[in-house]
Amino acid sequence: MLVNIAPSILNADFSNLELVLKQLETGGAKYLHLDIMDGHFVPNLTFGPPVVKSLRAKTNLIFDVHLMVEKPESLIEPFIEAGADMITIHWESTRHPHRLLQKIKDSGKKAGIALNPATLPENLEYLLDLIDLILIMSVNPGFGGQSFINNQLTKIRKVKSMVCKAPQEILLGVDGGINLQTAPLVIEAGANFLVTGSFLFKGDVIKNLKDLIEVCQKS
Ligand SMILES: O=C(CO)[C@H](O)[C@H](O)COP(=O)(O)O
Repeated sequence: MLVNIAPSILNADFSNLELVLKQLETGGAKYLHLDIMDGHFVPNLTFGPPVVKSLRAKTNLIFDVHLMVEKPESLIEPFIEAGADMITIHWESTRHPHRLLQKIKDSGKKAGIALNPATLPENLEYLLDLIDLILIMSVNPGFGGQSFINNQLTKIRKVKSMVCKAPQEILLGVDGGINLQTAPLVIEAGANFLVTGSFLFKGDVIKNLKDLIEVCQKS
């Protein structure tokens, strides 16, 4: 099974993101996971469309924008204009997930939906035809460096059986606490899209990414 790795820059050195992009490219990344936090949906703040636009000018990595915001409807267009290739909304952040996924798809971009640790996967049943990525949050969203919540392995297995029945390809993502120990566990449960942040940015980024890719290939 091909396993994709989407490095999150949440724990990167923000004073030198151009270098970070180069390190990730050298390490073999294809995706860049961009955590957008508004201080309301989650208790942390990150960055907005202008930063994404600046990064877009420096790399061809696939931009995977993860909206951890209230009122995501107001930010879909700005992030598409800034260069997002994929936009993931949170199921818990809107009364109208179907409408927002449809809006992302109508813009020609890949649409993702994220589930907080306590959210049931059954909520996705009537959205599946609009989804390119399901992102299981294996930590409570808002901060890097948290420990993987083990009971999310059960949810990954449930979602795996749902995506197998879908006519289109749906990536099964996991976000939070992914490292050399947890990656094999989530892959065994069915995940094929791993978001990872603090593991990569402790020490040698290029080596850490290469090590993770190798572990994923062997799993
Ligand atoms: O969405 C996120 C936090 O809300 C991050 O993408 C996630 O936590 C990755 O960081 P780490 O690998 O350090 O857990």
